[in-house]
Amino acid sequence: MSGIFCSLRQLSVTYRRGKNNAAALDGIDLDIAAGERLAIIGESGSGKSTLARALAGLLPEGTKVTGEMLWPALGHPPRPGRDFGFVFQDPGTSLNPVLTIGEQIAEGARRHLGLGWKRASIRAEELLGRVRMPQPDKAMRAFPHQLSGGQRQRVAIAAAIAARPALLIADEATSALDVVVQAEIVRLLDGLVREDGMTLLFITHDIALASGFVDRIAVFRDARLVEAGPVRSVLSAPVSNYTAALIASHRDLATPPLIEELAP
Ligand SMILES: Nc1ncnc2c1ncn2[C@@H]1O[C@H](COP(=O)(O)OP(=O)(O)OP(=O)(O)O)[C@@H](O)[C@H]1O
Repeated sequence: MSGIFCSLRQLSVTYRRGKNNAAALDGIDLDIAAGERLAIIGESGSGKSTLARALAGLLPEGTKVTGEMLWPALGHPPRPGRDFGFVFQDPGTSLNPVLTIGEQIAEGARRHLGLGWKRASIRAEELLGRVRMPQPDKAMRAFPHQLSGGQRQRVAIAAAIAARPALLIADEATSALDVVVQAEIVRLLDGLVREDGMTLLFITHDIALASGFVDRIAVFRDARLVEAGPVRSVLSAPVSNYTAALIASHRDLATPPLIEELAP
């Protein structure tokens, strides 16, 4: 898939029960290229998750949406589970506690790819291998509570990509993990989207973490898009003071590419 995956034109979103009826997203113009890894950066409440929900068609009923969302590469809005996969901060919200790991990954492949249970199970075990789950055959029979946080996140990623979606949305997917596991999950996501040519929306408040691997960064503040551009240009010449402050505040947390950019 090449070209523009999604075009947002003056996209505004206002929740029915929002704060003083203020927009959660206000006049967003943004193009997302097919196959790119785009980080959505911003502090809490800036509208990052609202953007993800708007793209995924998962806004609550009664939410006011104006502007346009176009899907040139797909030709239609993405269908949940089929055209996009979601990975959240807490895999507890996406994993079913009473289903085995194998059952929940196979379910996506069965429902969206039309595979029978047997073939879906084989695919589930392959996917556990792809997300580098230790002992995939044993993990197939485990329940979510028997796994560590990092392993649960690997399972959530395997379930999210089970139907070979074109778009993967990772919403603070590494925020609850310790730094070592965080780095492993980022590396894993990076590898998977490269191998499958997926478009990745990596939502995070951590500009340093995202800068280590994405192609472009879009910075949000108070419902508005402050700036968007390739990682190198945003880091070396941010157009907004807000982004400059954000970069400076992460100086000591910076990953190597960011340190390289900030070096005098
Ligand atoms: N379902 C909802 N109903 C009403 N207001 C909402 C709803 N979801 C989010 N909001 C409000 O919309 C604004 C943007 O929220 P959003 O969750 O998109 O921000 P965010 O940048 O993802 O924050 P966080 O990093 O904390 O998840 C906030 O003011 C929030 O309180």
